[in-house]
Amino acid sequence: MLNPKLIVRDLHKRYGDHEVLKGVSLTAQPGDVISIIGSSGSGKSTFLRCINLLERPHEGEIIVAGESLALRRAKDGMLAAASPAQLQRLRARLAMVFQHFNLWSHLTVLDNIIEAPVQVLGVPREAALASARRYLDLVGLVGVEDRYPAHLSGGQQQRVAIARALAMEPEVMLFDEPTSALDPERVGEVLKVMQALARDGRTMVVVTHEMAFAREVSSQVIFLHQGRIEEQGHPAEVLNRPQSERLQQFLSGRLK
Ligand SMILES: Nc1ncnc2c1ncn2[C@@H]1O[C@H](COP(=O)(O)OP(=O)(O)OP(=O)(O)O)[C@@H](O)[C@H]1O
Repeated sequence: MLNPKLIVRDLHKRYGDHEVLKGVSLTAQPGDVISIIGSSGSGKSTFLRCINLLERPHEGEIIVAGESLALRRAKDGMLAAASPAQLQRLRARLAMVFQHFNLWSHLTVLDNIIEAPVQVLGVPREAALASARRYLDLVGLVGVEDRYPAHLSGGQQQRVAIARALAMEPEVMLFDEPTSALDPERVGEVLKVMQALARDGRTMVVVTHEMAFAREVSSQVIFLHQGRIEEQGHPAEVLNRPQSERLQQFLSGRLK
């Protein structure tokens, strides 16, 4: 039995009186690609953002590569990282790719990629530059090293963001609707890179509306509905033989 890269147990999250996550769990084995699907407002992004504490959950446990995070209860009742250093380390081990890329506009492509490895992980600049070039090659972007994000297409920016996440050498990559902000003709180039990462054995958790990606690339699909897992399993089961009426409605486009 392999050691899971990520275990999330029983996450709960509220905004005011609105309970957005009602006990959501997942286990990612090495090389797993977990697609999280569900209608708008079902809690997908909140779940992903609670895993790396971009949002603070009210309850739950997060275990990364066998190490359980020692979370402390903050005064507002939510769980928080024990220290800024723990939070930084967590974000490096669970590198995230955002819907809107979130590149630093004042930094070149190369500097975007090496910033965190140099500043957070303490990687020597020359070594970080060499790795950055390798990751740029991997996402098919050789030749744009010295450009600024504004001079790249959305698809190129997202591939830089993926290279930036890879440069942290994370245990797990988290993707929050990585193609939703792209022009339709740019979606394929990003999905292709993600597919290559999956083939390479990277462990990934992906919030997505791309059903073809979920079907063809994932090892596991989780269908969230109103903050609960309604169905989960292999894509052939979940997407081809949905059990619940809600999932059937969602897949047929009747539940948005
Ligand atoms: N910062 C916040 N403050 C208050 N409510 C929030 C906040 N963030 C999210 N919510 C609410 O939590 C619920 C879940 O939102 P979330 O963004 O996780 O859903 P989602 O499944 O990712 O939706 P979508 O597919 O539209 O992105 C929604 O009802 C949303 O309005």
